[in-house]
Amino acid sequence: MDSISMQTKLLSSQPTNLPISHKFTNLSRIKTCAFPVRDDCSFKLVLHQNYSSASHNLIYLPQRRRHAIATNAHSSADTCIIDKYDSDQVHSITKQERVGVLLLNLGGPDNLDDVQPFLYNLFADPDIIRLPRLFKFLQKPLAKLISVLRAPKSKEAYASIGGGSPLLRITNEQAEALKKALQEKKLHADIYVGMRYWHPFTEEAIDQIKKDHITKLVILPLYPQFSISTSGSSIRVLNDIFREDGYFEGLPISIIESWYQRDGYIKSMADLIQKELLSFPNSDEVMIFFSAHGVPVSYVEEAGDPYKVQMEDCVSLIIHELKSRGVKNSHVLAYQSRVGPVQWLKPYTDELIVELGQQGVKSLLAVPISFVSEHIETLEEIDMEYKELALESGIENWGRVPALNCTSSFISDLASLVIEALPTATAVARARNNNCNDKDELDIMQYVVKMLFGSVIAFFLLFFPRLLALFRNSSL
Ligand SMILES: C=CC1=C(C)c2cc3[nH]c(cc4nc(cc5[nH]c(cc1n2)c(C)c5CCC(=O)O)C(CCC(=O)O)=C4C)c(C)c3C=C
Ligand SMILES: [Fe+2]
Repeated sequence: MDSISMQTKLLSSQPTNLPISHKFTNLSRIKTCAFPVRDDCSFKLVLHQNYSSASHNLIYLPQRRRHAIATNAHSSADTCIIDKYDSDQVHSITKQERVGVLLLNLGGPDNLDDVQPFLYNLFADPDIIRLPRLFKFLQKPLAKLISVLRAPKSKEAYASIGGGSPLLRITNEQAEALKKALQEKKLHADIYVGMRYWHPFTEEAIDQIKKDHITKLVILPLYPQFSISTSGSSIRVLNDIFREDGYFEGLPISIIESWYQRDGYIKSMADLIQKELLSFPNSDEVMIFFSAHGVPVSYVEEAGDPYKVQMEDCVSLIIHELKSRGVKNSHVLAYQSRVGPVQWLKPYTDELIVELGQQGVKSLLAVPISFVSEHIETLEEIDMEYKELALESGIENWGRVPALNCTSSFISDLASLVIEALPTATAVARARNNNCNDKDELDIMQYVVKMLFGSVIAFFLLFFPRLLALFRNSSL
């Protein structure tokens, strides 16, 4: 049986009535329809190891084939698996094409004046504050309100790490290092950085890609695990651009949605952990404390975000790698940086630190796991807030694994990932706008009902200060 028909068989043998989050457990995935678009939109891209809120066309593969997926390719109209990394293919690409790699990231304020407008952009994102359709028109006023309320606390945090986010500087360094690593692997590519909430915005990167006449594009989010709130949000923005802009019609594009299970990433993380453990006086007794950025529980349980499953899988792959090197320390996974009044993924990092201190744990090594560069949540939240909390809670030895930043084994693996993605780049067909526009569905009655409900909600938000205080004081 060839691999395509084997996949099709696997697909048809999967239960279809499970919630998406259940279907994803312990499975590696490839699918072709990248975007959370409606079935009637004629839009197709090839993606790797991924998820989207459109649940059709999913191909499931058994766990043991996980690494084969990332390294090889057969393709048909609907599926594409990479079968081998062919350096001749890279050669022919360098001669005939102009390859672009778009790195997606969150972005951060360059200085303290940028903090409130940056927060506004973040909270105005419907993938960050997910309002029911009926209340969508409240998105911007709410974003304004929350960003103004939150800005003083955020400014204080950014002030404590030098007055701005280091994210753009580090992402630019990663882009430069990736370009060099690709050159070493005989691929010349132009690298672009597209931030979601601050300069250079994704839209700016896309303008540059057009000016440079890129003929093949690989899209690589700098988040190892997929979440609706991170990679998902940036991909949605791109989806909107691709749908509207004729330049992208027919342009071969490959989107890599998540890549946490790659050997190069897992081994690089294990190297950093192993090295940091040695800085403790009693390295065998240190508990490895993985701390991931949280998301609201509703993302996972209602919207089918695979983030939690991928995070748990990622941690077990790193632990497996450490064990194979004889490192047998105990470990935990917790979630940090919650915002607002809703339930977030548990256990919460701050609560677990206190609990472990009470249980008599004496040495903790914090491992930031959801992001590959230093940022406010490593430099301020972990290094300052959580360290202080740990020491107050009876932890005597505290350490933190640095972010991967430009670690050469990691960057080299990202370069391989880009090269492996090239054969899967597929032309984009433009959507038929007539079926995809939500505005068409509004009628005047719906509008009146929305305004009424919206006013009631706005009233509650404005006149219940405790609700707003939760945004102002929560731990991010
Ligand atoms: C995988 C990483 C991240 C997830 C998931 C994520 C979800 C998420 N974040 C917020 C709210 C805020 N995030 C903020 C900054 C921020 N968040 C991430 C990563 C993830 N966010 C990064 C890399 C950064 C930027 C850090 C920097 O160095 O500038 C902020 C602003 C910071 C502040 O102190 O206020 C907010 C707010 C939500 C609500 C969310 C999921 C719904
Ligand atoms: Fe965040």
